[in-house]
Amino acid sequence: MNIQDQKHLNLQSDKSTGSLSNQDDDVTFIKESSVKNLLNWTDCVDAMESALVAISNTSQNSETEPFSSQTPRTFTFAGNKGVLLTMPGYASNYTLNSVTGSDKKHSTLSCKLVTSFSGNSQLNPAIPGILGTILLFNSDTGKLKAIVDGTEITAWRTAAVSVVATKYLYCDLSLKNLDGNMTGKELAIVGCGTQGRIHALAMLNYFPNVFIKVKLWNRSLNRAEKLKKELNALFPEIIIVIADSSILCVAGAD
Ligand SMILES: NC(=O)C1=CN([C@@H]2O[C@H](COP(=O)(O)OP(=O)(O)OC[C@H]3O[C@@H](n4cnc5c(N)ncnc54)[C@H](OP(=O)(O)O)[C@@H]3O)[C@@H](O)[C@H]2O)C=CC1
Ligand SMILES: O=C([O-])C1=[NH+]CCC1
Repeated sequence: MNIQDQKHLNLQSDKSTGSLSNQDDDVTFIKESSVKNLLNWTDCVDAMESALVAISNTSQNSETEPFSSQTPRTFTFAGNKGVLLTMPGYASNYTLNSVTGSDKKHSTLSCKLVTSFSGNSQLNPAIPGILGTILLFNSDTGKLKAIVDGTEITAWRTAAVSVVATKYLYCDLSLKNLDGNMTGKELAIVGCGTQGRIHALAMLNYFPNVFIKVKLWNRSLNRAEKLKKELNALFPEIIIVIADSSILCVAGAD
């Protein structure tokens, strides 16, 4: 957000938290570096689990049960350079294990704005192709409460949903019906861009001591090598290898 925008919203900077707040209107801006400091996999997966429960309830107006309302996203094309997506959503009566007093019910009214510009990877320095901003509203009055950088949240959210799916569709089955052993597993990551990287981090952080080996494949080798280096530093006990093809990458993986 530039200086003019800050003045327009009458925002004041709090250098210690990296947030900007409007004392009159109580609008908070949370920038990307602050978002990165706040995110952790336990809370993020927990939030996605609650969101999926709310989404799966078809009731549109319960006083007590979780439910959600989501209209289809809109696509506004910027010629052939990229696209702006709007993603409004409302989730009601959901609980979060990560918040003290976990039976407390929360409601969130928000709209995420996402841009997708494929040329961003060619910039010097490169920036992510997919950028996000989240507007959070007071769900009783509709008044804007916060503007949150949504790029990192979007990346984490996507991987966290994969973790929820893995937890219920793979781990539960594996423990109950298959070998009952959640160690010695092999993880395959096909594509080492933003999503490949964050999926590797999500799986390895959320399921500690489960994986002994990670196989990576990416169309261009340098991105696979970069991720291998990062994972080696973070998880020295896990064997990280680069596969010669996507087929070899998934062969034998769990
Ligand atoms: N980033 C996000 O937060 C989210 C992304 N998504 C979706 O996930 C997908 C990946 O996005 P993201 O990770 O951000 O993108 P990135 O640009 O960071 O990564 C793209 C990946 O796809 C590979 N790739 C692209 N074209 C080809 C091709 N023709 N053949 C083989 N590999 C190819 C790239 O390889 P190379 O390195 O060689 O170019 C790279 O591994 C997209 O469909 C996106 O819409 C969905 C939700 C959120
Ligand atoms: O759902 C989402 O946030 C996105 N889908 C494609 C790019 C970002």
